[in-house]
Amino acid sequence: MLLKKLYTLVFLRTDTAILLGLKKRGFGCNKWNGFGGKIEPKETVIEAALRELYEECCVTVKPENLQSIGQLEFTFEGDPMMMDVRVFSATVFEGTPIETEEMNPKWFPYDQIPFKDMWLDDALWFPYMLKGQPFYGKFHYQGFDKILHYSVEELDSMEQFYLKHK
Ligand SMILES: CNc1ncnc2c1ncn2[C@@H]1O[C@H](COP(=O)(O)OP(=O)(O)OP(=O)(O)O)[C@@H](O)[C@H]1O
Repeated sequence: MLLKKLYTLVFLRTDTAILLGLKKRGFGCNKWNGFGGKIEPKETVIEAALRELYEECCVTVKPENLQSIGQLEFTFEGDPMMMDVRVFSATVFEGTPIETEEMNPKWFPYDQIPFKDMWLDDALWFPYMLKGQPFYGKFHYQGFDKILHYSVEELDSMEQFYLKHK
């Protein structure tokens, strides 16, 4: 049986750049990524996404300014746990990103995204996110540096997707 754990992943964007954070500890340490983490009991996905964003770079976003843009599923050879990652983006936010115990934030112009220092899967689904195209990606890893197989599907809308995948 496949067990599943929910995670959030939030990207702040401007017209010219995307905010990434260099993870300083734990899973994905030393990789650039969006801001997010595990959803705590009794929290909604949106609450978790906003809490993690604030904890990791001290920026606040109003729930209505968080756009659901993708769904990612990660499995790892030999591990029964599936990571179910809800991806969001926001262009309206308050505060200036600052370094925290978990993340060191930095704005990257869209043509300078540091894919070689990110999860391998990122390069495969970022293009959808960057053009605002809702997507559903599945990736099966062997270890953390090799993708054995994957798929990325374009969706009409995240709302419709979640209605069908309750
Ligand atoms: C395998 N390919 C992947 N590609 C892109 N992003 C990935 C990812 N795998 C995990 N992620 C993201 O990495 C964060 C981990 O969060 P993680 O540190 O485990 O959670 P949390 O902050 O709750 O941890 P603490 O227990 O407080 O340290 C979380 O945003 C999650 O969506």
